[in-house]
Amino acid sequence: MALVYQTIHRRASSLCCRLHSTYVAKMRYMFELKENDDICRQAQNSGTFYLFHNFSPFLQKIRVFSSFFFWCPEIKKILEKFRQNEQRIEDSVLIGCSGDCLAYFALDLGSMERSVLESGLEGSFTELQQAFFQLDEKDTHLLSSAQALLRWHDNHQYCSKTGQPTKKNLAGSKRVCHSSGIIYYPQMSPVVITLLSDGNRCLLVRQASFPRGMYSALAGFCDVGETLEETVRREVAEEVGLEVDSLWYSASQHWPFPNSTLMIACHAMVQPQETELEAARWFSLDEVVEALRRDPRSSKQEDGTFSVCLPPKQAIAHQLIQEWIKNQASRSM
Ligand SMILES: NC(=O)C1=CN([C@@H]2O[C@H](COP(=O)(O)OP(=O)(O)OC[C@H]3O[C@@H](n4cnc5c(N)ncnc54)[C@H](O)[C@@H]3O)[C@@H](O)[C@H]2O)C=CC1
Ligand SMILES: [Mg+2]
Repeated sequence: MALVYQTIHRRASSLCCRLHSTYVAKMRYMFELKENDDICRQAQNSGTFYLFHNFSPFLQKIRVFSSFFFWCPEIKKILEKFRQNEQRIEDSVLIGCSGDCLAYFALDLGSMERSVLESGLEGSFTELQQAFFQLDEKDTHLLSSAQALLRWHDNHQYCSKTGQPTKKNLAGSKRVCHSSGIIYYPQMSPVVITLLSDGNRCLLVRQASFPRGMYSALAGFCDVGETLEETVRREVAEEVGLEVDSLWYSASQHWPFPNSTLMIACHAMVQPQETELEAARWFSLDEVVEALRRDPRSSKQEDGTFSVCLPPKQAIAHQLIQEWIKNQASRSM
């Protein structure tokens, strides 16, 4: 069945993708879908759907978790089977599209009985946090942005000024309050995450919510009106009482836990430090290299204590630590 739908879809979208490079065509098509409900409705008919139940994605597990999507006619059949109105398809939100402009949507069936749905669909609705580190990169990205967008819609059903219901556009790229005309756009909170170095060592911190033994780079939410540089300087001062000499940007990442944040990763330098800190620990290159080799799931030692472990590769803190190791190695050459 999948092949038939793909063929129909290819004919419909081939014109849009033939005219431009794949990336440009894809982005322009996504923009059109967000702006035009009629085009978005057509895209839903030929598109694929990722199902959620109260923000838990529908996954299949063979050895590890993987995502699973349904074509529109399959979704219609599911809705019919469970006596739901076909119109529920319009509750879905646009989450991306393929290189040949096949649109992807996410639909939360939270109001339906979870176990009944699962037994009919041969998979399970699994908490994203539970599956996150087993999913491949594409699935992680797609499902975490889908979850963030579904959650945002769920939390913004009413206008905060008039108290009237807001209505989403078909793609779910905005919600409008028709009594005041206010348009709400999905938001995420910017967070800076900084790997601090004193030249020879890097500073890692623990949070109560981390697994035992886990240390990571220092993170903090941006305050209104701050630049990224100001946030880095303030957070370092607040959390470990040090003054930053210099800093530079590395990369960014969308992080879905516990709520949607944009993690902006930076390196920062402070003067060489003599004293130890209470809230954080300085780590030498050897210590960091050794901790990186350790599996966070088996950091418990025989005497019951936990050896130091570091965030897994999916967390941007991991990338900052890898970059620091590389910089240290090139400095010593
Ligand atoms: N992907 C990664 O590698 C890592 C991600 N993180 C994430 O970074 C985020 C921020 O780190 P924290 O040290 O907790 O930040 P933080 O140091 O700013 O402290 C959190 C506190 O900031 C306040 N706050 C200000 N604006 C907020 C907002 N928009 N949302 C929630 N709280 C706000 C609250 O009082 C909250 O208790 C966390 O959500 C955490 O999951 C943290 C470390 C590694
Ligand atoms: Mg913090």
